[in-house]
Amino acid sequence: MSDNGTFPRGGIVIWGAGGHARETLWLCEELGASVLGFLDERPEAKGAIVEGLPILGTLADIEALRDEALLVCAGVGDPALKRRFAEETVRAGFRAAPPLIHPRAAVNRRTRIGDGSVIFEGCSVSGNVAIGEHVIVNRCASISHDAVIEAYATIAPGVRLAGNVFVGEGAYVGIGASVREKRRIGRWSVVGGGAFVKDDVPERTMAAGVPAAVKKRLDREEAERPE
Ligand SMILES: CC(=O)SCCNC(=O)CCNC(=O)[C@H](O)C(C)(C)COP(=O)(O)OP(=O)(O)OC[C@H]1O[C@@H](n2cnc3c(N)ncnc32)[C@H](O)[C@@H]1OP(=O)(O)O
Repeated sequence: MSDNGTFPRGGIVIWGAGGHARETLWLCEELGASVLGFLDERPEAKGAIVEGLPILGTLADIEALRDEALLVCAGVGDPALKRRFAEETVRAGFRAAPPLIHPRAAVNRRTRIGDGSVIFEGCSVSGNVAIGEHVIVNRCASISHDAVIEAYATIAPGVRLAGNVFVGEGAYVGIGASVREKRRIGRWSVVGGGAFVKDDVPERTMAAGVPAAVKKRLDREEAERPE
């Protein structure tokens, strides 16, 4: 949103055309923001219609829209893919959209949210929270006071972060997981769905279970993540 509370001029283009991209379209509709279409790297996808809107192709296919399109890289859930899309977006001279915050999300006005991030319906984001760029906070997640969520992280539906939790760059917190106060989820780590995190999770590590235990090291940022 701009400072005066209105959505800026220009249409939104959403990276991705799968389930999460369609949910992002829905979010834009709820905000009254116009969406021009989707981007998809698969050449065969270009021209297909998704929920009534076209797959426009890749960045090269929308060069003419450079000055009017605002891009949402968080149309995909995989943090590594989001980062790659964001880097390509900047390199190609496009701008990221301002944060998209669902009208039925409760977000404390003292919270800072970076461009390209999306906050879905039913979320509660408390005070003095810092959310970086291209972060997804999916439906009904609860983010308590003083949390820090770095760029490209994905917070799945129903996650609960207690106060002063740190979620590092590119981390993925799976559906319904809970993290106790002051714990740190390391950069590019994954927390399994339904986990209760009572101890810090190191960087590039997958932890799961109740209480969460380290399951494996993640040597690649590109580790497969759910859509
Ligand atoms: C709108 C939407 O749809 S948003 C999408 C929401 N979806 C999610 O959040 C999904 C979350 N994903 C998960 O929980 C996945 O299981 C992941 C990403 C944590 C792990 O996936 P993988 O890397 O394929 O894990 P893998 O199958 O190698 O499991 C490794 C070990 O962890 C265990 N494990 C995996 N996930 C979990 C979990 N959530 N809870 C407990 N144990 C788990 C496995 O049983 C296995 O244990 P073992 O070594 O004793 O056999």
